[in-house]
Order: sequence, then C-alpha cells, then structure tokens
Amino acid sequence: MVERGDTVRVSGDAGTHDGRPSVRRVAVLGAGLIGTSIALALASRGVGVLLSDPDAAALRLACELGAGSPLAEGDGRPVDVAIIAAPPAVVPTVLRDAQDRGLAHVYTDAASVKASVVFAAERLGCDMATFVPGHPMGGREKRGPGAARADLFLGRSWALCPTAKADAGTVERVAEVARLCGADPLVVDADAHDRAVALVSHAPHVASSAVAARLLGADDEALTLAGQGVRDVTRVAGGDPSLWMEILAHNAAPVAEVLRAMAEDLARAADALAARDPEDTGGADPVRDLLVRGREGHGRIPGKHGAATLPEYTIIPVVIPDEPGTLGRLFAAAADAGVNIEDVRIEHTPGLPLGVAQLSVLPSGVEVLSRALAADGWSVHPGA
Ligand SMILES: NC(=O)C1=CN([C@@H]2O[C@H](COP(=O)(O)OP(=O)(O)OC[C@H]3O[C@@H](n4cnc5c(N)ncnc54)[C@H](O)[C@@H]3O)[C@@H](O)[C@H]2O)C=CC1
Ligand SMILES: O=C(O)C(=O)Cc1ccc(O)cc1
Repeated sequence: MVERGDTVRVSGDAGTHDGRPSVRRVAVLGAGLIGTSIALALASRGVGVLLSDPDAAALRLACELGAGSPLAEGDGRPVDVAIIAAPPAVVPTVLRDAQDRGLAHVYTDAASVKASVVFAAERLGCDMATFVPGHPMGGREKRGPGAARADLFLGRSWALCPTAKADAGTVERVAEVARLCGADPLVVDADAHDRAVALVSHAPHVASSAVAARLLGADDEALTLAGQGVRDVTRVAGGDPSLWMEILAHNAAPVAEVLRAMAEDLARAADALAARDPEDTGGADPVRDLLVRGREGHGRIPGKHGAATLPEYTIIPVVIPDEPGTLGRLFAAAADAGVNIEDVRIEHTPGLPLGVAQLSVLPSGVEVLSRALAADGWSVHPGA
C-alpha cells in the first residue's frame, strides 16, 4: 500500500500487482513527444493502447509508429488507465471530459507542473478519487510523435502526486504504468514536486536559454569556435517556447526564487571579475567560490536509477563529404553490414566541404560496422 508523504518510493514489480498484471488497456490523450513515448513503451510490454489527439497528423504518425490505435476505433469499454499527455493548461478540461465519458477506471497526467493542475481539476469538479497526477522525469528538447522513444523513461523517476481524496489502489495502478515504462515511481506532495522541479528542471531551462540567447549577437567566427560545452549547456534551450512558457507560468513563484539566487551568484561573479587584478592569484574570490560550489552541486546529481538496463550506444564518427546523397549511401552501407543505426547526429564545420556523422550503434555492432564502412571507402574513426 502506498502512503502519501513528502517523497515515498513506490515498491512493486514492473507490470504486476499482487503477482498479476493489472494494467492491460490504456488510453493516451495527447500523442506528442511524451504521450507517444509512453504509448510506445507500454505497447512494447504488451499493453493495449488507444490514442487520441486533436491534431490528426500527430495521431496518424503515432499510430504508424506502432504506439497504438485511434481511440475513436475503440469498443467503448473503460480502459484501466487514461494518461493525459497534453499541455498543462488543458489537462484539467481533458480530464473532466474523459471522466464525464467514463473513459477509464483511473486517470493520470504527465504535465510538468502539478499544484496548478490539481487546483484547476478540483475547481472544475473533476473526480479526484480516480485521478493521480503524475510527471515522468524523462524528456527531450524536441516535440511531437516523431521525436518519441520507447526508452525515454528508462531509469528515470516518475513523480505521482495524489491528493488525499485518491481511492486506495489508484496510486498502485498508475505506479504500474510508470514501472511498465521502465521508470521509478515516487509519491510526492504537489507543492514539494513543483519546488523540486523549479530547481532541477524549470530554472535550469531558463538558465540554458539565457546562455543560448547571448549567441544571437555573436558573429559567425565566434560560433565556429563552439565546442561540446556550450552545446551541452544550451541543449534544453532548443525546447518549444510555447510549452515552456506555459510550464513556467504554472510554476512562476518557485522558479523565480531559484532564478533570483542564480542571478545573485552571477552578479557577484561579474562584479568580482570586473574588479579583478590579473596579478592577484590567491585569496577569497566569489568566482572561485561559485566554481567550487558548482562542482559540488554537480556531484550531488544522482546517477540514473537502473542505469544497467539502459541501452548504451557507442558513437562511431564518420567523416562525410557535404554533398547530396551522402547520408543515403552511408545508411545503405550500414544496412549492407547488417548493423542498425540507433541514432545519428551530423556535425558541420562551417566553410568546410566535410562534416562528421556521429553514428550511434549498440556495442556489439561497432567492430562489424567500422570494418565494413572502412572497406567501403569511408573515413571511420571509432573511439575518437
Ligand atoms: N517535453 C518534455 O520533455 C516533457 C514534457 N512533459 C509534459 O508532457 C506534456 C506533453 O508535452 P510534450 O509531449 O512534450 O508536447 P508535444 O507538443 O510533443 O505534445 C502535446 C500533444 O498534446 C496535444 N493536445 C493539445 N491539446 C489537446 C487536448 N485537448 N487533448 C488531447 N491532446 C491535446 C497536441 O496536439 C500535441 O500533439 C506537457 O504537459 C509537458 O509539460 C513532461 C515531461 C517531459
Ligand atoms: O531534455 C531533458 O533532458 C529533460 O530533462 C526534459 C524534461 C523537460 C520537461 C520535464 O517536465 C521533464 C523533463
């Protein structure tokens, strides 16, 4: 039995409840990045998935990817769990509408903010006995079903924020959805959740945007010098501004508090650097203090839970000419070698006729692929 508390890990085996699977059919409302990723993960575990989205193209693509079949084609029987994976502002109305239709026995959502969703759901008269607000802590800076991945939540925490009105058994049911997706369910109070994600997700997103926004005024030469560090720090800034504006507006006060503290650190560092004597190498320094505290803070980020279950890809860099048809030939060569390319990223050097394709493959395929590509005339750099 799950108790509500500040943060409580939910025990249990993946996909079972009292030894029997209790989540066999789900509906996912919102077939974007998160909804389709949840659907793909559940479908891969044998769960029947019905999907809906007001965007017909998103729904079609999600279904084509194997995430499920359209809800409209379902038989009308209530599913075990309905998962609302739509933007935060619409979650309460989607919930109310789904409950009015008797769509499911239990309802959850995936919105990045929780207290405002709970507040609006209660005000709308939603049945809080069957609603367990949730938040999977896996994501990407991309949106839409095309960016979905069945392994998006592997080893991630998945927050569950039931109110005191939640029926016994509902939290277990939603925790099972999280476990079926490979995640680690954690029961946490909605306000505590919002303060936590302000610190570990929402304020970092704004900080990433602040770093990336400085690049707008940079000349091309400066950008040519961009290395992996700035790419890492600004990755999440590539997220959808409309979705993030909604997330930040729904968690405004906790995010503002973290941003103010960051701004103070940065202002102190800037003042100290501006006043710095280049000869002075010792003594107390606000900049050093920030760097030391930063390293300590970084060290506090826990490793991914269950990292052993994550597929580890090896990246094989291949130098490619920047001309039409190159990628097609490269992929065909990989297919001839019988090795699946799990992911690909292209690095271009502006002004150069060459780029680097970073091919992600399972370790078992590295040697076969490297040898086959080299034999086919490609410039391959495994281990680089
Ligand atoms: N992007 C991320 O990395 C993460 C996002 N989330 C949360 O997941 C939710 C979905 O975000 P994403 O999948 O990233 O966005 P997305 O933009 O990829 O997908 C959202 C989907 O919801 C659909 N939608 C809009 N109104 C709807 C309605 N009334 N009923 C059903 N569907 C509707 C849209 O057409 C769209 O296909 C948001 O609440 C977000 O806060 C949670 C964890 C990570
Ligand atoms: O891109 C990443 O690494 C993320 O961590 C994304 C993310 C975005 C929003 C969330 O509510 C949860 C996770």
